Amino acid sequence: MTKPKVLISDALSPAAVQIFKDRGIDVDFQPALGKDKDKLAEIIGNYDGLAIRSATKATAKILANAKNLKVIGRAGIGVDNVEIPAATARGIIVMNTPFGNSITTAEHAITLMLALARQIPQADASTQAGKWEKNRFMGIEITGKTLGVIGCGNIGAIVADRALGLKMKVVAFDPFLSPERAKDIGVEKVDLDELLKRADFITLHTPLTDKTRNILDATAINKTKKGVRIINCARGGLVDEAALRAALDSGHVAGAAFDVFVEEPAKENVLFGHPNVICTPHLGASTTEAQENVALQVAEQMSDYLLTGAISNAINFPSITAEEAPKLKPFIELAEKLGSFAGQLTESNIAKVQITYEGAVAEMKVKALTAAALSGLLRPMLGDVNVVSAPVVAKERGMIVDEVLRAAESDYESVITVTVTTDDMKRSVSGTVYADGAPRLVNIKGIRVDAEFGKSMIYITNEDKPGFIGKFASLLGDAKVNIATFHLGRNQQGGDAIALVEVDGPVPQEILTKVAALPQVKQAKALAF
Ligand SMILES: NC(=O)C1=CN([C@@H]2O[C@H](COP(=O)(O)OP(=O)(O)OC[C@H]3O[C@@H](n4cnc5c(N)ncnc54)[C@H](O)[C@@H]3O)[C@@H](O)[C@H]2O)C=CC1
Ligand SMILES: O=C(O)C(=O)COP(=O)(O)O
Repeated sequence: MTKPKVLISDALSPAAVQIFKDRGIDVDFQPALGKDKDKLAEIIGNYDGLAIRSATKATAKILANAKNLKVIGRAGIGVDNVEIPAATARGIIVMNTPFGNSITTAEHAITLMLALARQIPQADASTQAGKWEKNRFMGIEITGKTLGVIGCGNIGAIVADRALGLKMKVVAFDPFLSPERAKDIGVEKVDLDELLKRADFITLHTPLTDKTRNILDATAINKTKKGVRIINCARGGLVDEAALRAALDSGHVAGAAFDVFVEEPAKENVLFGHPNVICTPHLGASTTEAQENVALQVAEQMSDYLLTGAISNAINFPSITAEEAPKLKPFIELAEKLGSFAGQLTESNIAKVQITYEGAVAEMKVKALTAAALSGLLRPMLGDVNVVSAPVVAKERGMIVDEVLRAAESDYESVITVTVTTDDMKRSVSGTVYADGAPRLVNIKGIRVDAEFGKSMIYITNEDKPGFIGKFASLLGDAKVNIATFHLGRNQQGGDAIALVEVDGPVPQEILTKVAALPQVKQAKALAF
């Protein structure tokens, strides 16, 4: 295996460089490159992995050049700077480090809240300017005040915990927060209007999505208590900046502390210059500890994937541990080949695909196996589909995908069956993995076989009548097509039969036409694996 190559295009801790090197991966550390999108687009094709923070924008345009890219690792939490659908469509795994900087970011939110309450930056500037304005900076006490947390996930919950320690009351709006969890972390779960009405401070901790964009717009800000203070350490765009500025100007909002902005880097912003606004340049995650955490973690995760196939914290693929990866690998190959077998035989719209996992394989990560089966199935029809993109493509096409898990019902320890239902037929194909790790076909349309997946094969369905084999073999012999292996099966004497023949080299179309014209033959197809 050639050494994988990783590009670090953001200011990650150098700890990441060392991990990649120690794991035997070539690494280019270009911390400022993320800001130069043309240069990034020019060189991205050389790399198997890309490690980033928030300055690199992994857009569809850049990813179009990422011919070898297998993984994007975000040393941090938010992945809104990565076009996930574009990465998924190219089969690129996108992973983040969901916990490495959460404490640090929560601490930044608390810091900003306290700085707002006591106007620390303004008082500092005034004092150092020699003004000694003791009467100008009257603060407010935190104790007993209500903090409204919008988005109570990892960071929101840590913020709530610290705020409770400061003797605040915490109300939280988060539609996905269970009442049990709310009770556990000591917050009162409320709806957004209630939060807006009651909070003395509001802090945001949701990702930026279509639902959360402008969650604090002019209407929401109007519903807040007069004198509210707002902190945003999550994402620019959660608060309508112009509406907030207007509410600050009118005095309805007493202060705002922002770490993140609609446009970053924020060189200009409508909030800048207001006396009650405190800004930091997206420093939420910027502590030595957090940066070391996320850099080490992302480098390990990316190395694991590039070297062993283990996947953790991927946004667009199920997790696979380092122990699971080698066991799963032959079954991924089997699932993909079974899907491919069915896909190559299918000529009309697939309405439904059922994947049945029987025996030991049912205990494995079947989501990954299903993704592999779907990629095999769709590739003959759609070309550029892979394990990462296939589930999305299947969904987009309205295909029903069913997974069935059950105990072993046959002589094999593990069997995967792919059943495809099209508008006019239903077809099943089953396979297993032998002890040597090789995938085998064990059943086609209910007929038992025992065949390997050859590179080039002819699949024939015929009536079980004498004379077929001789005629078929001489047709191939006359055309100088060498038969490598030959497998036959039938459902009953004189009933439906199949032949699966591996040949050396591709199968010429005219041979297939002649085979299809033999009296007993119903169908003859060339298959390639
Ligand atoms: N300023 C900075 O440097 C940093 C910012 N962040 C940002 O902080 C945010 C939160 O991170 P985590 O807590 O780790 O994420 P998380 O996924 O643990 O929590 C997000 C919470 O938001 C909730 N949520 C989703 N949609 C919502 C909606 N419409 N209304 C209310 N709540 C909603 C979810 O249910 C979840 O509980 C992310 O956007 C992340 O990018 C994270 C790290 C550093
Ligand atoms: O982890 C996150 O979501 C962050 O926003 C941190 O961003 P950064 O890595 O400091 O550019």
